[in-house]
Amino acid sequence: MSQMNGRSVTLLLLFLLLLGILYVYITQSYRMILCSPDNEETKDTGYAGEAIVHNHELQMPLDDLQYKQPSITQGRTDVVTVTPWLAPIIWEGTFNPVLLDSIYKPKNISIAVTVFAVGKYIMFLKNFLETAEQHFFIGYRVHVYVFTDRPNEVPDFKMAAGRQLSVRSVPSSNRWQEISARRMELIQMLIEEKLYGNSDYIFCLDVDSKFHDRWGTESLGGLVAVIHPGYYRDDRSRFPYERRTISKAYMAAGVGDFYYCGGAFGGRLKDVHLLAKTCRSNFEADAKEGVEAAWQEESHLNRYMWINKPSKVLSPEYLWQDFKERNSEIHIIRFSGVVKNYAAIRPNQ
Ligand SMILES: CC(=O)N[C@H]1[C@@H](OP(=O)(O)OP(=O)(O)OC[C@H]2O[C@@H](n3ccc(=O)[nH]c3=O)[C@H](O)[C@@H]2O)O[C@H](CO)[C@H](O)[C@@H]1O
Ligand SMILES: [Mn+2]
Repeated sequence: MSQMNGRSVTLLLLFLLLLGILYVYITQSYRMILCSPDNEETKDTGYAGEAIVHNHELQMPLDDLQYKQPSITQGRTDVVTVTPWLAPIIWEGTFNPVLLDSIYKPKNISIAVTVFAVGKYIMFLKNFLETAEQHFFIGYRVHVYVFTDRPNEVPDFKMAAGRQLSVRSVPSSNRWQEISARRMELIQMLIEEKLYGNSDYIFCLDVDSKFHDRWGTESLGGLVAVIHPGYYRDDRSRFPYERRTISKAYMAAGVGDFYYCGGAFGGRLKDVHLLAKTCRSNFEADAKEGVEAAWQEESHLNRYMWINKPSKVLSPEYLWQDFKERNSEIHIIRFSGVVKNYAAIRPNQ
């Protein structure tokens, strides 16, 4: 009898041991599934329109953040604030900068800027850089890349903490059209060689312009386009799209959404990389056929943005023109092209 009891106890102990091993095995593999990157819940792609998920350890205490109550029944009614493909259109009064900065500040994002100052356009650089220091992504990490054939003439410039400037030498050209259009190739190369791994977003801006007011986190998105100030009240048949079928920038009559600027665009690195690469290769394919689109890279950008809809659209507040009278829907001018004497500054006409 006692022999029988002894055997049952041993069997029972063995059984419990097996159960224990099974328990440890199951809990460990469950934990591994939770930790695998595909299930990571705090992943943030930063795209406009996607949910913003916080890592609670990093988050600023929202309890202390004071901001105006959002409303879905009151707001701007004089302008359209969303495209038909549901991308936000950014106008003054549609966003809360305090709220937005409380979301982006803890993420420690970094923004690259490209600006070309080739030939006499170097004269615009000082004003561009000085005003960027006052209005462009203040309080964030900003790296400005200046492309020029006159590196010695880049103004000596003291930037705020967290902001830097790099100068890259580029060849000159005796055609302004080529200087303007070659930007796409150089932007593509900069992203590949320098920016991947170092920056989160990029904006590519015309140098003959200056900042007047805030340009900040409200402008961030996957693919960001700016509405051209010259045509936004016009019927699309009047847009200066490339109309010749022989060009890769061709836009048929009766198609198109908006007319976007070549002088300002941006977004996430990979989106802007694809845009720059595509526009460059289409521009080069045209050149092989002896064709140059009506507005060079701006025409190619417009075709690209028609096929690949931007995920965020910036109103003409983000690139006004100084010679234009301000329209009533423009409550703030954030960035504008200065008046210039084309004949005096361009290498050709
Ligand atoms: C406000 C806006 O959307 N402007 C666009 C428009 O005319 P813009 O009259 O604004 O063109 P632009 O003369 O400013 O040239 C575009 C940019 O290329 C650079 N540059 C040009 C010539 C030169 O000799 N040196 C030099 O550095 C410079 O950064 C300049 O800002 O159409 C151009 C088409 O080609 C570009 O798409 C511009 O971005
Ligand atoms: Mn310009």
